[in-house]
Amino acid sequence: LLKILQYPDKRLHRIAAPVPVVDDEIRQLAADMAETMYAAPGVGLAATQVDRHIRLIVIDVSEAKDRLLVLINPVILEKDGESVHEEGCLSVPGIYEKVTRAEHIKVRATNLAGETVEFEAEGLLAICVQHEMDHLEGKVFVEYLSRLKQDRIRSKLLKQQRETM
Ligand SMILES: O=C(O)C[C@@H](Cc1ccccc1)[C@H](O)SCc1ccccc1
Ligand SMILES: [Zn+2]
Repeated sequence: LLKILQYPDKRLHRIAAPVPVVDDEIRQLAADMAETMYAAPGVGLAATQVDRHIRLIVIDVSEAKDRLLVLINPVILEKDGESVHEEGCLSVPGIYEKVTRAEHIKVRATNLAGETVEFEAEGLLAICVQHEMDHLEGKVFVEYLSRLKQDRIRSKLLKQQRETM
């Protein structure tokens, strides 16, 4: 399993670079990220969170955990509507806060076979894609909260991290 960076680690704020070619190394990283995501458990994981700063995310919002999506160099083509959803993050354990995001999105990405795929999403899948793509831009969902809340979250997690040293 890969180690997931914990907020407020500055490496979470690095901007991920495009993936130039889908090769065996990318396929291995995607497999390792999927295993790490399922074990967490989570419904999404961005390469940034495992300290690999490339534009690769894995997502599985299915009940049966049998619908793995691997998105390489994802781009949101269209956004519409607004929806508020309580979010968590594997890099910010124990924190759940409401975040407003687009309700419906259209996404283009490259898959592990190197093919370009386009799909539309809403509900949890749309939220997850937006949450993961923020990670690739070095953005963590707590940054949508007030300065006061961010400071409280930061000190709470730093205290927890000191205690587990
Ligand atoms: O990027 C991550 O850290 C994984 C996130 C993805 C996510 C956040 C908010 C809303 C949807 C997806 C989560 O920690 S995965 C944990 C989880 C599990 C079920 C429902 C929501 C979040
Ligand atoms: Zn996250």
